[in-house]
Amino acid sequence: MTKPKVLISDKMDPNAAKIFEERGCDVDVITGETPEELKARIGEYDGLAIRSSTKVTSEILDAATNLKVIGRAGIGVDNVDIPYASGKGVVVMNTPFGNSITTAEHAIAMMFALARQIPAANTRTQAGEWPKNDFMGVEVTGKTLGLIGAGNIGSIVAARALGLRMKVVAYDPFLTEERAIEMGVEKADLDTLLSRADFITLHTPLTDETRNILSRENLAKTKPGVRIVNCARGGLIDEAALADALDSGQVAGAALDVFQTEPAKESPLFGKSNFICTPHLGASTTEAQVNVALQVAEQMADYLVNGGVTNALNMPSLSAEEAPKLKPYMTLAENLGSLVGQLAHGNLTKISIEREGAAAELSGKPIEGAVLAGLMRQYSDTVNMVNAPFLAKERGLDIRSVRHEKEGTYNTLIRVTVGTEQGDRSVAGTLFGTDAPRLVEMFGVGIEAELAGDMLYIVNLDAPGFIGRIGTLLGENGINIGTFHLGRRQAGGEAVLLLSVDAPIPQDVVKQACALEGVKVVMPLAF
Ligand SMILES: NC(=O)C1=CN([C@@H]2O[C@H](COP(=O)(O)OP(=O)(O)OC[C@H]3O[C@@H](n4cnc5c(N)ncnc54)[C@H](O)[C@@H]3O)[C@@H](O)[C@H]2O)C=CC1
Ligand SMILES: O=C(O)CCC(=O)C(=O)O
Repeated sequence: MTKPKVLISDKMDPNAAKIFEERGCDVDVITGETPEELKARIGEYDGLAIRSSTKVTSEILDAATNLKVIGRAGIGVDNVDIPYASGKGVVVMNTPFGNSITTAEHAIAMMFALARQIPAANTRTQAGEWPKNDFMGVEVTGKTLGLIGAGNIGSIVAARALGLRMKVVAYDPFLTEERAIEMGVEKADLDTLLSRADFITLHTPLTDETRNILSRENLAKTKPGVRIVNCARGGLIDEAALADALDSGQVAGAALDVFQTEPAKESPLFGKSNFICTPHLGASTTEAQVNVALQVAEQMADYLVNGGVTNALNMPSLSAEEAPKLKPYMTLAENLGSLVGQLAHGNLTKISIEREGAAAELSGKPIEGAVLAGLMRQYSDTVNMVNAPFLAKERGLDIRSVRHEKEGTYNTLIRVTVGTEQGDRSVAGTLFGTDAPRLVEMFGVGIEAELAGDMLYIVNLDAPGFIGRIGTLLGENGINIGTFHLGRRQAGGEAVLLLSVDAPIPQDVVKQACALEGVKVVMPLAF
């Protein structure tokens, strides 16, 4: 088996490359390339490990013909076009906790730097001025910290602030009263927070709702003399409005680690005496960088080598232990999806995926993804279990997933039912032993078959002589039959025949089979 190939395209702790190699991947570390250079190179790689500098745009993704996974050594993934990556079937992962403490500490450091004007005092002291009378600071003890965003980093900042004897007021639409009590913070709406906070610190992702959350209008609602820290994302604050608020004194000080445009080479904020900044250093500690580098490499290698999925933003998680157990189910699920997709001629409105017995104990999402991948392969060559659910939803398919704990005739079973213009059509399959996928039912008829390679599906009237006739026809046309599977509703009624053949069946042979006496349906299938 060829080794998966990974590109590390941003500066990352060397442990990442080591882990990739130890886990069976080939790895190249090539940082600082232009988008054109990356575009020319990316086609070779199965994995791309990044921090925040590499922008994974739709153009890069179009050129990434082998790419299976993007790993962000960090939290924010706003530098990756996730919907486009999902559409291309590329898993996007991050490391949601590895740099949280470090970033929270940076926010606290920025708050102290603002309160005591440390950067300016340092510069002037080192210039030989000894400006003791120019730097009257403020205490943080007893002050109110307004926390916008109370997730991982926000919670750590809150805990540190409480340790500093500050009061913490938090605005986060997803923060429950119970969690606020557990954190020791007061839950508030945004206007209340703005009017009460002596310090404001932001810890939300950049979304349509949070963009410009500190707009000119909202900055005007702040308590006069507030100090603001942003170590989350540029774009959360209107930078021009903030510069004006610093000039007017409405805002006494601001500390930014992140800017609307990065790298920030110019800004209306630069040069103001009450403004301090760092070049997106929130996550830059040795500890955090080792954490995220190790974690991203482990997660990506696990996916590329074993199929394990951890911390993916566009796919459900799947542990490395569960991945091998699921593997035969994924084959079965994909084949069942492919079977109904080929038989239903594309006019599908809904699909239901049922799991019974042992299959009900497994994660449903990967099985659902595999069924949909098999189904959607009729429409797209590039479909896989990552993008199939998105493509299916785009086509308006109504998807239901059902789990039955009780065992039926089989101790494990997956049933796929699709709604077509002709009514519901259902197929079901099981595993023989622990790893041999088998079809066991087709449109209500019991039939046992392995779904593999080229096959021929025939519905005919159950009558003597038919099997001989079809065998002769295929033989006369030089088509060798590999396996032969029969099922019927009742003697003399409708019978189903599923043959595996050694080569694709030409159209004219299909026509001749259709003309045989008693034949209702003939359809070549491929798995
Ligand atoms: N400066 C740096 O180097 C670093 C920056 N970050 C950034 O910090 C931010 C926060 O990271 P985490 O705490 O790990 O994320 P998280 O996902 O754990 O927390 C984000 C919180 O924001 C809240 N939120 C979402 N929409 C909101 C809204 N409209 N108003 C108020 N709150 C809202 C969410 O409910 C959630 O609790 C992210 O943008 C991340 O990219 C993270 C690490 C390093
Ligand atoms: O990788 C970095 O230095 C930036 C970290 C960051 O912004 C994040 O993890 O969201």
